[in-house]
Amino acid sequence: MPPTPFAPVILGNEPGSFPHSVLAERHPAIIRQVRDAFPYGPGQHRALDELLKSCTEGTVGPLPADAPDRALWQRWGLADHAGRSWYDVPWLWSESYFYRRLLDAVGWFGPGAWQGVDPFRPFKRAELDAPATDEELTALDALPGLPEEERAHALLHGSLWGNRADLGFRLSAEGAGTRDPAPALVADDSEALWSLLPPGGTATLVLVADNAGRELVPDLLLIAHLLAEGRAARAVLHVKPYPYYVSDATTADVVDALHRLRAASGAAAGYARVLWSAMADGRLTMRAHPFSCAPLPYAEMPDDLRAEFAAATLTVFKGDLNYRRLVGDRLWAPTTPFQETTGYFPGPVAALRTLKSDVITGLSAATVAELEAAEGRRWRTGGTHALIQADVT
Ligand SMILES: O=P(O)(O)OC[C@@]1(O)O[C@H](CO)[C@@H](O)[C@@H]1O
Repeated sequence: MPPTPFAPVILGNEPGSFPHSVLAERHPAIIRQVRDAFPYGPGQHRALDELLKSCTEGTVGPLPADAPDRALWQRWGLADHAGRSWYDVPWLWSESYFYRRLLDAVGWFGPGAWQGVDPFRPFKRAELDAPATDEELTALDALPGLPEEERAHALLHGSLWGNRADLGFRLSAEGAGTRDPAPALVADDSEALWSLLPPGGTATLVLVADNAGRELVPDLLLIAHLLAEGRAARAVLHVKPYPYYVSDATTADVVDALHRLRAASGAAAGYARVLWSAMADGRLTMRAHPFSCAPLPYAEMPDDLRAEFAAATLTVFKGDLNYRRLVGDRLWAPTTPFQETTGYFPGPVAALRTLKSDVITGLSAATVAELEAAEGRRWRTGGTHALIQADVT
């Protein structure tokens, strides 16, 4: 494997930077929103107050002594980062630990009556139940008459642009939830992606999901199409083992999305039937691996996950956070080849992502110059540009 080129790991300690604003503004806003959404008791309010103080002004503290994943987090960096400011440790680490501590504060891990109550569920549900979701499902009725390649293209792009605005992102990005017309992709390796999924083949597709609701629905539609057309013989959907980054999909969110599709009419219900039966006969399975919520890049994945990705025909990573973890949460030169940063990955891999953070690789110098001339630095974080990148070597 060629040596990974050097680029600095992103921290959150530069005032005025995007990562700093996430720690200083987005996290307190998330605490406010969660607090408002549930009739929590005094213990939970106290714990949320403590988290707010700690994550904005304090230092990283330990996990409770009885936390089931304490040893795991110690290995994942807690042993090194405890006692340091949340702003001075890797930004990816700080964000992940924030969500882990938020779940502690509301009693997710139990024991007690609040065990397993997802603090983000009301927001995810509202999105799934929104009229915009109905409109998107009704639009599917235009697909059945089209040639397979056009349907595949439409569903791939539906899944890509479904990532445009996650719920956490909408708290701080003005207008990011709106559906403006999609601009051209800043990188497009979709031909390489399709070359691994020919119709009538034997491919195993792994899709590492990102957000629930209006991103997960088009992800499921894409999977349904690939299975129905034989572009994939088997699909594995990786979701999060616990609520994370506000809208990230868990098993419960997949079940909600499948119910939503099943209750729809027209073409949407047909896709639901494909998915339902593929789950029943094992062609579509779900995984909720602990590493999916790890505060680390995928270069540090455990052996069992590495073996799973190695066995897949193609692994597709959805979304911004998964992209950061796939290529490493570093300030790469934007022209660093994508394939150089994913060289460690044990099999063919692709990313479908809208750009919502500073990390970017694999662009041509001309594209970077054009984006910078038009938008300064905003193109990196505004959620208005997207890419399809693949390393199929
Ligand atoms: O992974 P997703 O849902 O596409 O985006 C996650 C995100 O909202 O969270 C991070 C900041 O907290 C950024 O990487 C990104 O904007």
